[in-house]
Amino acid sequence: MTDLPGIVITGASGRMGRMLARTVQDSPRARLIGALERPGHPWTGQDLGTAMGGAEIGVTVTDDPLEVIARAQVVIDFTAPAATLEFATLAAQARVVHVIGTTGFNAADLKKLEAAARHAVIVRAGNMSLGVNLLTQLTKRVAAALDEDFDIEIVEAHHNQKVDAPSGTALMLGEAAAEGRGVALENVSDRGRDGITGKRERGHIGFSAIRGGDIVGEHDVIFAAAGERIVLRHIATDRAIFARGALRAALWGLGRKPGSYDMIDVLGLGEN
Ligand SMILES: NC(=O)C1=CN([C@@H]2O[C@H](COP(=O)(O)OP(=O)(O)OC[C@H]3O[C@@H](n4cnc5c(N)ncnc54)[C@H](O)[C@@H]3O)[C@@H](O)[C@H]2O)C=CC1
Ligand SMILES: O=C(O)C1=N[C@H](C(=O)O)C[C@H](O)C1
Repeated sequence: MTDLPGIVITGASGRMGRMLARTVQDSPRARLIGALERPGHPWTGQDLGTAMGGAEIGVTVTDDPLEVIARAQVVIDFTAPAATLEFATLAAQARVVHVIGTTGFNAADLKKLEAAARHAVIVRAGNMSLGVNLLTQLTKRVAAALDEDFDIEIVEAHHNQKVDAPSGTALMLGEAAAEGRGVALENVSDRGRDGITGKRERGHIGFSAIRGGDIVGEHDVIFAAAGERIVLRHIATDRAIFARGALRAALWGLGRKPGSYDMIDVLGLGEN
């Protein structure tokens, strides 16, 4: 037995689930105590290490969230909105830290997560990397410095298996730009232009999504004016950056007061 915090990974067979399992296994500061998959998943009942094609690690993949969350100190969750809402309820009941990387929530989902955060620590971010969270701060500053002569457009590119658009990261960047401008994103957001859309509205923030191949995640924030253009760009080439951020959030969340936190809190990037 050890005193290291016990971490459960949800969606263990997924792109992020596998990366998270390796990251936690390699960490001297945490131990992997559980791996969760959806009911009926072929990995259920198998050792996670062997299911991933390696050596046995002594963690059996389960489809019983209640049992595994009750044994954990932290749940790291990169799955899908419906699954994450279920885990948030269980984590709140068990007073377990819930690190949420899942994207694609609607407004009603976010309200439910807020309710769960009254009972347990939730750290949620559409992107857990240091680089993107720094980019949100830069975006806010540039948007605050420029007026509406600069059109703001956010362009994101991801692999062909991604199911939500705009990406969680694009929405974070849009929120940051809107905050810098002192407006509410929901009032100025242009999404999914197609056909005779009319001219671009001054002050709006546009979103475009590219899907193809194995692109890990790329985001441009474009500030375009007459005669000049500023482009802030982040390119992810390895999902390890998200997993490292998630593990950092997990350790940071231990012993905190219940509430909703994000990676700006974890990384200490907020303005004083
Ligand atoms: N915040 C961040 O830094 C990042 C967020 N993401 C987000 O994480 C999520 C997952 O991304 P990927 O790993 O690429 O997807 P994926 O499709 O490869 O993996 C999702 C996994 O969740 C599992 N799952 C679904 N419902 C479940 C349930 N009820 N119980 C247990 N497991 C369940 C699936 O079987 C699958 O194995 C997406 O929303 C994505 O946008 C991805 C990368 C970074
Ligand atoms: O689905 C992904 O892959 C990613 N999702 C996150 C998002 O929606 O922004 C983060 C990253 O870009 C990879």
